[in-house]
Amino acid sequence: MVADSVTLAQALERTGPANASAMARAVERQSNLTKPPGSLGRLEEISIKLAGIFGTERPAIGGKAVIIAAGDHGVVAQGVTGYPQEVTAQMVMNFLAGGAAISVMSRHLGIRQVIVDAGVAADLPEHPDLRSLKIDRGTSDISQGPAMSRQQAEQCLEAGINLVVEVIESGVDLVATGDMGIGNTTASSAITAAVTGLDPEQTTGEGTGRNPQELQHKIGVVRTSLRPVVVDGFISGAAALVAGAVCPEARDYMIGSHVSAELGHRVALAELGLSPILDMGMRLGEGTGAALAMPIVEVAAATLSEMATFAEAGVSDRDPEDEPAA
Ligand SMILES: Cc1cc2ncn([C@H]3O[C@H](COP(=O)(O)O)[C@@H](O)[C@H]3O)c2cc1C
Ligand SMILES: O=C(O)c1cccnc1
Repeated sequence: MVADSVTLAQALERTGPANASAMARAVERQSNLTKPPGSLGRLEEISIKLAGIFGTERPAIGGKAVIIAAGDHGVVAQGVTGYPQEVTAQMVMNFLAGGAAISVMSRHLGIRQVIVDAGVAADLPEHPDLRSLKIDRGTSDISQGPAMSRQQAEQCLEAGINLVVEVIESGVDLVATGDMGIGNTTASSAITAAVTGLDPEQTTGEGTGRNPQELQHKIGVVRTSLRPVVVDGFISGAAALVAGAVCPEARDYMIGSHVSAELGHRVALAELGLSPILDMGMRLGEGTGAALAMPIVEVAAATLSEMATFAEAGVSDRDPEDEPAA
């Protein structure tokens, strides 16, 4: 670990709630901008959240990045997914070559791709866009025992936090979380059930599986997995649940980009109190929903920061005397 990296305990201690006075100033500023109140709909709500995150009523979003964590899961031995494990490493190569869905979106939307080896079970080449968390090559099978030790889990969180800090310090204001890992939806279903207390029936969807029998089998594997204490997987919604459970203030800094067609995602968003921006019927992962929502988030900040007020533009505001009776 490098000298100025943060420990998990330090990161938890330093994470405070969003800035309430900046949010109050943003509400006030919104009411003076040249538009009828509320006419920018959810852009206004998002802009106020951003004011709280950035600590100013004029937030500006410059650099954007998607961090795609790739890793493998021992539980794929149970036949819970439609594709072979080697697809994880092959897709990492596809990200690096620019051919994956997230690569195309990132290119068109001005988003930097950062790919992270968070435990891929294969050799990966050196590449400037590929970082390694230097952890084990894949987890153990959660349906047979703990997927990883507590120490390994903490090490992953700490390495992940330090990587995000490094990306932000390189000039990035908005980070999309992405994932790649065959078996990810099984681990995420188990985490979502564990954190929310819901039955696996309500948190387990098809993933890349193809038929109802496969889904029933997968629900059974998730149910079995919940017996040992399990920490596994980084697929975004479930990872956010873990972050929210470890550090409740972290929720203030999350924006729900889209609702996936995958069953457990709605449950995870509800638990986090996040209302998704988009509902596009997507169920891919890789950070694709987050990348697609980024321009909307950027525009929310820009309208709050850059629109003229009624006074600045010389546009007549409505007469406060004309307010309708409550
Ligand atoms: C070619 C391919 C590209 C992908 N990109 C994202 N995923 C998505 O599917 C995987 C999770 O589904 P399951 O839990 O059913 O294995 C993850 O890698 C996720 O990112 C992909 C899956 C495949 C096959
Ligand atoms: O919504 C997701 O993130 C998702 C859904 C299915 C497979 N992989 C990811």
